Amino acid sequence: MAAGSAIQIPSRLPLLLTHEGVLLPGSTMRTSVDSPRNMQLVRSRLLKGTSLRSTIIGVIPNTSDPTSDCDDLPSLHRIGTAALAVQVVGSNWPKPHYTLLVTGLCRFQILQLLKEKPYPVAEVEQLDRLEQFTNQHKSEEELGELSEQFYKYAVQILDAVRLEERFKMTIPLLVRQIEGLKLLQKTRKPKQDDDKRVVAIRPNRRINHIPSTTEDDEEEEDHDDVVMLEKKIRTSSMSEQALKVCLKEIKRLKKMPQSMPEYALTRNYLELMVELPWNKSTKDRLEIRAARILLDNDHYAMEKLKKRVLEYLAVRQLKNNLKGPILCFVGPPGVGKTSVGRSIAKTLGREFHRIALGGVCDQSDIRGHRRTYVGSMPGRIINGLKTVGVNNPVFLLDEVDKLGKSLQGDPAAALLEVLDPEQNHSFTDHYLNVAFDLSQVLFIATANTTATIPPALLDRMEVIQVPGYTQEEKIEIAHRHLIPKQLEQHGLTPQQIQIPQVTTLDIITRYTREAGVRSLDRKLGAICRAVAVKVAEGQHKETKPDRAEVGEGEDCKEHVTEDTKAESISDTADLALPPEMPILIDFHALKDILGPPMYEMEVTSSFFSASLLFLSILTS
Ligand SMILES: Nc1ncnc2c1ncn2[C@@H]1O[C@H](COP(=O)(O)OP(=O)(O)OP(=O)(O)O)[C@@H](O)[C@H]1O
Repeated sequence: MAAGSAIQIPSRLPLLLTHEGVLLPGSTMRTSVDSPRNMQLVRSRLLKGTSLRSTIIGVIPNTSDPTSDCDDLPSLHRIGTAALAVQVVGSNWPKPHYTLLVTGLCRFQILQLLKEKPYPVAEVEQLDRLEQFTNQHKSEEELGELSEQFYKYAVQILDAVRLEERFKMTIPLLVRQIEGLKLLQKTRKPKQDDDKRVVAIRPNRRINHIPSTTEDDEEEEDHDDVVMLEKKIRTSSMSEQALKVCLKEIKRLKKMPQSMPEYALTRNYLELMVELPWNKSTKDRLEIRAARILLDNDHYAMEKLKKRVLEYLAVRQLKNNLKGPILCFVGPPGVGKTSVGRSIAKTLGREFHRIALGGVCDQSDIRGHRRTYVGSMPGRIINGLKTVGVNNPVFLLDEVDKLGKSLQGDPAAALLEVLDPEQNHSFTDHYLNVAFDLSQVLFIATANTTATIPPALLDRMEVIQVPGYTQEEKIEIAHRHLIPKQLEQHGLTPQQIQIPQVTTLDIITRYTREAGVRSLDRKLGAICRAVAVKVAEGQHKETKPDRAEVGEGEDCKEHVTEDTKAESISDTADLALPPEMPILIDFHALKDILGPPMYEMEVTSSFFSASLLFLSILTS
């Protein structure tokens, strides 16, 4: 192609030999200059020259081995590209070199090499019209860039001076490039971040019934879960404010990649919001007469407490929406405060939930953590509501006198809001960050003493003292409630064990020293366990009478009946016959099972030491 163009390149050009790539007209290339010949060219021509002409150089692909860059000039490629040096960047590390940014102008052909050193200069003939590459349209030459990695092909494109020839060269390369891209697309696994795209594609796949991979199945399941969750949110009866927050969160969740830690947090939050009993409650079935019977059946004595509880329940029956006082049962351990709370729930037909407050010293325990905290959770109140699944349970705040205080805030202060009927209809847990109505919850508190209950909290409650029991009351409680309960728990029947009242009195006076009946209950449990062993052993022997010869057996029976039953409890391993039923628990048996009396011994020993002291005073 004859030059014949308006813009002419200089007829003499310094030549830059490149082996990194092939510069084509219209394209730009960054090349590293480190050979002595090229370095010299850059220094004396580009860095020193001041005219525009001096920035035009000839770039020739160096087809010889780049590593053998010796003094001799390699055989030069016939065709090169005249280029404009746009930028030169120099560096001394790791060795002195330049980085040159060049833009190809047009092809040229070497006519004659004019000089070889310090850098080659040649007389050239322009082959392309310069305008061809300076207009804004993408020229077909740029297609050659696609084949940057194919040095050989690029040189061939450079050599193809005629347009038709050039097209022939580039089209197969283009086809190859497209095939490669297609293959890449096929083999590329869908990234998790592409969730949105997957969501967009999925409906089509369902329609077309294209089988999906396991990974896709999992994603689909998750997607379905989110859809289900959204449905649950929309159909739940949560407050308007909560619904607004949840819809906003689910919108965020849909956009979030599952790998994000926030995804799980948001999902947990939404699941909790759906699970909470916003509008679900049990129907109160309150009948004072039935309540009285139930309370009497469950608890012996406690007349004052039962009377106040019945009054409270009666007012509730008459006035449905009672913003009444919070009852606080105060008394020594084991006097039945918790169990009365449970009975109240039973009489009302409500769910019962106990919140142990002993040792709680962080207000987040009551009010939850903000969701920005790692491992944040809702507080005990919201957790309790989630557990019972209704919004009107009986919450027993156990041991309010043992609330602590710490740098993490005062949990008693958080309880103030919970217990105040004027405020608790819009209780805001930090985790939920929306108000939850607690006005339907019936709160009952228990404490061992009022001395350590914060005054502000105490002021919101009505204190009912539960005194300790007398010995007679304890005996009655044991025989009416504790023993039947223990027998049932140990699989025993009254036909198998007999505990007379004197024995109960012995347990109360000699083995326990308490206002309540918890220790007594434990001792009765120990007796039942020992008897259970005997009964089980006896059953075994009944089915297997191996060495029980009649004469010997009678001896043994005599031994069992004549001697104390205690022996029948403690030392029956060598007995051939089962113990006689019911097994009577008398004082000897008691000693065998529970050991020597604790408090009698204490009295005896102190009496003994006091007598010794008295004697020593007398003799001195
Ligand atoms: N008057 C009673 N009638 C029947 N059982 C009773 C009575 N008083 C206590 N009990 C029984 O004693 C056991 C202990 O009672 P409970 O746990 O309610 O005591 P508490 O006063 O709540 O103790 P704490 O202050 O240690 O929590 C329970 O099994 C309960 O049924």
